[in-house]
Amino acid sequence: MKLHKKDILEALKTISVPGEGQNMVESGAVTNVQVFGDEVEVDVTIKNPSLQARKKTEVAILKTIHEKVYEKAKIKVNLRVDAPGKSKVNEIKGKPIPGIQNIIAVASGKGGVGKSTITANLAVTLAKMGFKVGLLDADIYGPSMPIMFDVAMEKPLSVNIDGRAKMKPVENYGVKMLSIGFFTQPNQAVIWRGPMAAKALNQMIFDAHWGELDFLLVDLPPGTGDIHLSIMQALPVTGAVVVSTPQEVALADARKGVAMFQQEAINVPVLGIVENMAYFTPAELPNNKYYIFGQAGAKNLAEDLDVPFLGEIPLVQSIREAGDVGRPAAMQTATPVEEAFEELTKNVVSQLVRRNKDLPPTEAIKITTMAGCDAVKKK
Ligand SMILES: Nc1ncnc2c1ncn2[C@@H]1O[C@H](COP(=O)(O)OP(=O)(O)OP(=O)(O)O)[C@@H](O)[C@H]1O
Repeated sequence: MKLHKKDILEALKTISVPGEGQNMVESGAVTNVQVFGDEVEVDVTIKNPSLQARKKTEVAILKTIHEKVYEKAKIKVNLRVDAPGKSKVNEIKGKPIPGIQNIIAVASGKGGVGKSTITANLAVTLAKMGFKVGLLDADIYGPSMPIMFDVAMEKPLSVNIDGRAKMKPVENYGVKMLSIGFFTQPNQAVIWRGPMAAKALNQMIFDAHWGELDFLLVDLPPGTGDIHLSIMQALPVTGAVVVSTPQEVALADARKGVAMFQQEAINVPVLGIVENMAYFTPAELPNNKYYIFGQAGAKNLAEDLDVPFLGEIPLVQSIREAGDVGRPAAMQTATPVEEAFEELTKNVVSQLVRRNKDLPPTEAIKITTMAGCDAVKKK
C-alpha cells in the first residue's frame, strides 16, 4: 500500500502535543513527514521535556496514523525536545555541587515500606558496577544507614581542604556516606524540625568533602514534608525514585510522593517507581510466590501515573537480616536477591541516562564504567 504525505498531515492535525493547545501540525511541532510506500517517518519537536509528554506524543502519533490512515503503516517517530533553556522563575533549585554528577532522591510516601533498604542496596550495586557512589541519609526521623552499612560506631573525620575544615564521609563497601545518625546519640529522640534539620542537612551537603561522585543517593524521610522541600532547595536533584509496597495504603501515599516531585515549583523528574515486598518466597519453596501485600499494585500505579516501573524486589528474610547485620543483601553473589537488585539498578541507570539525554542538563552523566548496563552500552 502506498501512503500519501497529505493524509498523514491531515491525521496529525487531529492531535496536539500534551500541554500545547494547537494541533501538532499547525503549532509547528511536526517539522517533517516522509513517506516511502507503507513506511512513514515523522519528525516532531516538543517543548515539554517530561518523559510522560514524550511517550504520550509518540503513542498519539502511532495510534492516529494507524486508526485514520492505514492500520499496518510502519511508523518511525523522531522526537526532539526543545525545552526553554532558562528554568522557570519560581522553580526551587539548588546549585550544582562540583564533582557530583547525578543526585538521586529516594522517597516513599509511607514509612516502613523499605525505602532505606532499597537505597542501601542500590548504592552497593552501583558501587559493584564500578561507579563512584555517595549516600546522604537525610531520614532525620529514623536514620538507619549507619546500621545498614555497619558503621554505627564511626564518626566522620575532619579534613582540611583548601584551608577549610570539611567533614569526610565514612566509607564502607565502596560507598561514601553521611547520616544525621552520626550526630545523634543512638537512644536520643530526634526532634529536628524545620530550620534545624535544614541546617544540619546543608552542612552534610556543603561542608562535606564528597570528592568526585557519579551518583549521590539521598534517602529522604517518609512523607512529603518540609525536609523534602529543604533538600530540593539545597540540591539540584537529577531524578527521584519512589518506593512502595503493593498495598493500597502505601500506594495512596506513593501517589502523593510522585505528585510532590511533579509539582510545578519542584519539577524533579521521576525516574520511576520500585515495588518492594512484591511477593514472599520461602527459602524451602523457592518457586512459590505469596502476594502478601497484594499483586502488582506499584506496577499498576506506575502505569496509571505514566512513570517508568523500575522493578520488583521480593520480601525475603535475608534482605531483612542483611540490613540488620550491616551488609546489604545485594553484596551476596549469584543469588536471586543480587539479581533482583542488579536488574533494578540497571533500570534506574537507564532512566537516568534517558533523563539526561532528554531534559535540560543539571550536569551530564559521566559514566566511568559500563559494567552490565544495557542502556549505557547503547550510548
Ligand atoms: N524486601 C524486603 N524483604 C525483607 N525485609 C525487608 C525488605 N525491605 C525492607 N525490609 C525490612 O523492613 C523494615 C523496614 O525497612 P526500611 O527501614 O528500609 O523502611 P523505610 O521505608 O526506610 O522506613 P522509614 O523511612 O519509615 O524508617 C526493615 O526491617 C527492613 O529490613
